[in-house]
Amino acid sequence: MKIFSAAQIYKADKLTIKNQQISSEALMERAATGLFQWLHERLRGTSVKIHLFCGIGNNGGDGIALARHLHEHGYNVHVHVVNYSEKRSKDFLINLERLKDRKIWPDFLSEKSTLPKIHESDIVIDAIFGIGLNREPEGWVAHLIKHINSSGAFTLSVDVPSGLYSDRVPENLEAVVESNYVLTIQAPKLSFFLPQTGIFVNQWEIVDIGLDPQYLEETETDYQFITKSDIVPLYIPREKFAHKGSFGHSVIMGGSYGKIGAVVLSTKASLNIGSGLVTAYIPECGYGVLQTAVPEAMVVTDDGDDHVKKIKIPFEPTVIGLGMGLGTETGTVHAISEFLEKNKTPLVIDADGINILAKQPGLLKKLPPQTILTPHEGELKRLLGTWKDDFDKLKKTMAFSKEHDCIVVVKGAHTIVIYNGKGYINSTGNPGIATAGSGDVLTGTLTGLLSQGYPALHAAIFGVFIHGLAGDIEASQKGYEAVTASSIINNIGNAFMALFSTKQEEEAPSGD
Ligand SMILES: NC(=O)C1=CN([C@@H]2O[C@H](COP(=O)(O)OP(=O)(O)OC[C@H]3O[C@@H](n4cnc5c(N)ncnc54)[C@H](OP(=O)(O)O)[C@@H]3O)[C@@H](O)[C@H]2O)[C@H](O)CC1
Ligand SMILES: [K+]
Repeated sequence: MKIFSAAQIYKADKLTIKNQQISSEALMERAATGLFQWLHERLRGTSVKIHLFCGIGNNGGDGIALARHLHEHGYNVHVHVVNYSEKRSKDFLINLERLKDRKIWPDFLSEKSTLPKIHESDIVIDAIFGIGLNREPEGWVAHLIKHINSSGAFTLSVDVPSGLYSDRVPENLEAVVESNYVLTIQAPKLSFFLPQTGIFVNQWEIVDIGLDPQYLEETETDYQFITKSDIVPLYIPREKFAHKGSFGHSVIMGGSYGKIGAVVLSTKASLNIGSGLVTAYIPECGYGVLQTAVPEAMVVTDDGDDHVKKIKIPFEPTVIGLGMGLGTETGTVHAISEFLEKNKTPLVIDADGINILAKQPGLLKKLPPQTILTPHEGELKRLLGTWKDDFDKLKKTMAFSKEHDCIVVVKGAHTIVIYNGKGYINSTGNPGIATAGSGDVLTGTLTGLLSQGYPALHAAIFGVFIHGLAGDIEASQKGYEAVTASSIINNIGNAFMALFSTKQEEEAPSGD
């Protein structure tokens, strides 16, 4: 699902009006009808008090038109026009007149107004600002927004929570509506998915207003929200006459005394996702553990007893997943540097593998093209230095990925795969998968997909999705707290099944 910028949405707007030969006001009516239907299905005529806070632009126009529909169906509406500017939009004014024709008289809020009382059991429709927000709201508007937030009333935002930009962090985080639900017009906005701004969007859903399909289809976006329908086509079906050699040979390289479990988890994940053969490359101390914990895997031990110190792989692997539990002992750093200098095998690098790259940035030049790096926040900082905010972080990661031709998997509530100037935002996963060893499972998963011949970018996007989905399946049965890295591995098969299950609910264009 594409994530369009505000500029692209405005362009789609214009083209739709031209190509479908409709007025902008008719387009607003589509939005209002969609919003109304959503609400009416849920409220079913209840007498609850509905406060509509409407700005003076087209977001406000959507709200005013919605108020008319609600009123026509007998709802108890209270319309407050937030009069933050004299520049009222044409379609706002058309809809304001229609409202007045029906004898609905909004109150006009300005700097001097007393704020309307909002009871906890009321409903608030927030249509103050949409994607046209271009500066910090004035003090009194910020005050009104705080008043809405502290009311405790269920708050439904039209298009975006008012005060939230689609592509940058607001100057004043207290002047943003904390939405319970956002009905977003046509496509989700980038700010919904980043931690600093996504906190204002509890749940969202799309209202489809039928913008020009050709434009939406042909326009490239910097970001995409990856859902099941994007993932299924990436799947490589297994041939009837395939054998284990068809699915490659993964090496999982890592481990040190006390951290052999990390390699166990990666190795198991690589096997579970379908790697043909898996060899764990570990220091001597982990030999017994690996052979016992993962009988399906082979083991090659390093010369080092407690940590890796001299890498010799006695065969040509398809792919190497490297870094889990590796440690950063001087001998290990030296061994990895020496190895990377010569290595040509595709790589997935995690944890201490990334820390070693950060210590010796010269090694970045030695990585094979499209190496996948899977840093968590701290590791990413070590690689990139600091960033100003979430948007700056993405920009810097994109530049880094371009410079070194690597795929960066930025782990988070919505993990984002960055490559070639584009970001692929994952839709699966939950707070439960933020657990010890979860990253090791992800690295093993990506390694196992590369081993089977998935192109590197597909492996990253597909693997992140499956990993999150496996965690979602586990959480749906056990709750967030009980999700462990091992339970994610055990659900990889279920995640595949869910991907192709026809019993699954049809994918709804929404998220939380
Ligand atoms: N295709 C679609 O997606 C459709 C979307 N619709 C809805 O329209 C809004 C966008 O409407 P727009 O009128 O462009 O913008 P806003 O309503 O968000 O804002 C109105 C104007 O407010 C001014 N502004 C911006 N920031 C501030 C501020 N901090 N304080 C005061 N005023 C501010 C700005 O004008 P200026 O000239 O003063 O800069 C804005 O233009 C979209 O979100 C949807 O809800 C359509 O209904 C259907 C098609
Ligand atoms: K809004």
